[in-house]
Amino acid sequence: MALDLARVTLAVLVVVLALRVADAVVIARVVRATKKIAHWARREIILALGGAARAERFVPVLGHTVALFKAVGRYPCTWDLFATWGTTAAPRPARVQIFQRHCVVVADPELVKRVMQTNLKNYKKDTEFSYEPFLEILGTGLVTSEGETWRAQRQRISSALRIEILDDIIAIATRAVNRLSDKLEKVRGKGEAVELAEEFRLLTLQVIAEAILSLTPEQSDEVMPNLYLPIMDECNRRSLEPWRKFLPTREWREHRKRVAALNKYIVDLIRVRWKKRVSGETNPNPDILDRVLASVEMEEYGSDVEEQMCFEIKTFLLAGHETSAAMLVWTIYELVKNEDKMTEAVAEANKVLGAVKPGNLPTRDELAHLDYCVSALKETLRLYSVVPVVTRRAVEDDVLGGCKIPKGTTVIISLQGIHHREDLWPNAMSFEPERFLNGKGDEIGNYAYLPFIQGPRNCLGQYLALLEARVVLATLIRRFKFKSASANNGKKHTKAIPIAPADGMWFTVE
Ligand code: HEM
Repeated sequence: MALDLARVTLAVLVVVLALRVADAVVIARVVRATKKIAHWARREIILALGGAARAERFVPVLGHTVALFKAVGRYPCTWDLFATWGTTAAPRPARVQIFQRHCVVVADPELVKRVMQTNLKNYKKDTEFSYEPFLEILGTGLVTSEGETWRAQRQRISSALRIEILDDIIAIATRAVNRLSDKLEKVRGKGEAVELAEEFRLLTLQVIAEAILSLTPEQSDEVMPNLYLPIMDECNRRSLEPWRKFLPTREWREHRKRVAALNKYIVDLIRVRWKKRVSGETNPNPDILDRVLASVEMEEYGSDVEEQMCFEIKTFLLAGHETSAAMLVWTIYELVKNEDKMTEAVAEANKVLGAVKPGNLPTRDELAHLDYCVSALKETLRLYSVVPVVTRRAVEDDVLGGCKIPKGTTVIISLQGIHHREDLWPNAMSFEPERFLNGKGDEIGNYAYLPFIQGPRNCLGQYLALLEARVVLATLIRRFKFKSASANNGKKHTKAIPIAPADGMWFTVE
């Protein structure tokens, strides 16, 4: 009897305790939800009264979500809508609501300067909003990290990207464009069309993979199309179909396997290099990985460093190839369309590269004379804005263009909007490389030219990208005459970033 009583008492105690715990969990959830609602309401009120006008096409409850969804896969596409909303409201921000997220769109140099430089500490990358589908690649790499992790890695990698590696890029890009030229030679004069967007995608991957990891083109062509590119395709699909991440389909399993295989491939490469470093073996031709590892202390090396380096390498592969490929393909497209500008670019390429002794590589100083070609590349980055928007999140209240921006607001910076503003760029929609001749047009600090953004978080690969691209462009246009082979060549992709051609870019070569 006494035993039964003890059992019953224990059972009652367990039930009471369980109810208490459940209560505590429920209360914690309710508190969290209430806080969220309070923050949401605060943002709503401050934004409504704070001076920023609401962008057109708002509907109650869903805000601008419907307009944005309708724009997917059409013209004007999502990026065009942001540009219109931002420029219509400029110099003030435009208020936009995506699902329940409060956003403002800005397309004004002064406001961008505040977000990216003068009040930088108040704005963090909005990783959850912009980069979530790509986190398996980017992880805590440079593009997505913040605070001390970012600062330490940025310093480490910037010093690895110094002048010497840029000299190597000339050789690497020359080898890559010579391989592409051999391919083009086979179809010269035969009327057979080549898809140049894909060719540039492979070329820029080979260049970045050789620069970072010394991969040969064969290694690159094996690993990248089998592992890296399908991973990227799946990540891109997940940005528009987020449920793909949770559905355990065959594609989902294959994606997981590929991510694991790519990580293993990269970590194995890092380990081999580290072993060489520990044994005192030095690479006479150090690549970016060697240079970064050289700054790692012996006692610092471990699985954390390996994981971080793996993210940095994947970040570089991602950040460094599609953007450069898009810049190249749109530049060739525009030059083919504008015969007089092509003539000017070819004449310059002949003059500069023709003066290089046969068998020698051009130096960086010699390549600096490709002013027209570089201006054409810069103008492409303005006109096509291959990265059309970047986003940030306000971590404290701020004022932008006289409008109150509450903490927690997503700031969508429409680079395309700024690049297409007639008051900043007269004849904005026409391709005019002359805007950038003699170092004009991209003055740092005026925040009107932002393909690589400006401020402390600007693109770390911009010099590498422009150097690689000028070698490729000048070599190709002096050797081949390109002719457009598809009426769809000028159509821009409406979904993915960077902005690439919608149906490829087809040319015949003579
Ligand atoms: C035409 C080519 C390129 C364009 C238009 C471009 C554009 C950009 C833009 C707009 C950002 C800022 C992203 C943001 O703030 O959310 C960025 C950041 C970055 N880019 Fe590029 N990029 C190009 C090429 C490259 C290349 C070749 C590399 C590497 C070799 C590279 C590495 C990076 C890195 C590491 C960051 C992050 C910097 C940081 O947050 O500290 N990019 N790029």
